[in-house]
Amino acid sequence: MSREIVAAALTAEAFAPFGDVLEAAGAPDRVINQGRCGRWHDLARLDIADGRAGISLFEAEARSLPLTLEMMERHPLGAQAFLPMSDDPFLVVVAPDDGGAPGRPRAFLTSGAQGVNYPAGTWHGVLTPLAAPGRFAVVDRIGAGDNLEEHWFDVPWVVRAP
Ligand SMILES: NC(=O)N[C@@H](O)C(=O)O
Ligand code: NI
Repeated sequence: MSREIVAAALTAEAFAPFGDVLEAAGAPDRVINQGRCGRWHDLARLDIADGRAGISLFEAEARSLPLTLEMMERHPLGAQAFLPMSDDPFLVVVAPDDGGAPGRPRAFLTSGAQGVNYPAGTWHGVLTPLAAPGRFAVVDRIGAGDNLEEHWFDVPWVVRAP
């Protein structure tokens, strides 16, 4: 079996089995602030166990494709959402759970105007910008306990551009 994955354009439909896509798509759900602001409402559910949701800022090193994917991780106690602070596309890699390990990964390229939310327990690659400065607002669980499970592949995957 090939250990190569070809990235696809991120869409809410394709990503639905894994999590939520956050984007201001179509007409806003609500118009607020005296008609001067559109609100795309409640786009993602933040399931947080035994703790609270917090907002942090990440600045991650930019990577390039093809990318060697050696590890995936998941957070059993809470969701994790990544909201870009630039309009650069970034790489999103997710996988189904296969008996406690990631199954075949799926790779997506964001449009530059999309964020993602991984529900608790979703296997994902770590934050992977494709352009500097790689700055993101990250909403995830703040709390005690071990909320990080890593899986290192015996044989890495290679993620390629479409
Ligand atoms: N470790 C951390 O805060 N970030 C990772 O969870 C990640 O998904 O990038
Ligand atoms: Ni994570």
